[in-house]
Amino acid sequence: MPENTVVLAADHAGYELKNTLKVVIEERGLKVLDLGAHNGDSIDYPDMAAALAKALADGRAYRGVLVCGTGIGISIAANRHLHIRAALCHDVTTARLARQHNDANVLAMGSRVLGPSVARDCLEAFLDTPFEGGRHQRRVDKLSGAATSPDSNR
Ligand SMILES: O=C(CO)[C@H](O)[C@H](O)COP(=O)(O)O
Repeated sequence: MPENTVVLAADHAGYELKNTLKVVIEERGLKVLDLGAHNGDSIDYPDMAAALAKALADGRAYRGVLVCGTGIGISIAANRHLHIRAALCHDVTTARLARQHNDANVLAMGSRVLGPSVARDCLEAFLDTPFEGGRHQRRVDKLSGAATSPDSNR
């Protein structure tokens, strides 16, 4: 898996913010796989989330960023794929905890609810923060059905 590539996808509402975030990622020396939108024409966020999920499943990137108007629809759509843990974040704290506790592999944000500078801060926290593991690993495993014992609850 290319540990240096981040995949981006957005609908029309997220197009501009996605382009802003693309520059931030490139400034950090990482590569970007930009799946679009490539302009402001209206497109459907489930299609963009599915394309991003496929790119991660194919190993073409190690993390993803999704943007729609609120971040809600595109995160719901992404989380229908079992290998995706998409976190809808509105601030640095949620972005940091999404990595520390949830091992989120996708950051979702809403261009109509977040300013570009907060979105940039969220992205940097998402890229910089490691997963803590430990008790959180057991919980993350349960998300994908990897640990199903009713007793494995501590
Ligand atoms: O936020 C979104 C989904 O959660 C979409 O970006 C939003 O619904 C698009 O709306 P419109 O077609 O009116 O631009």
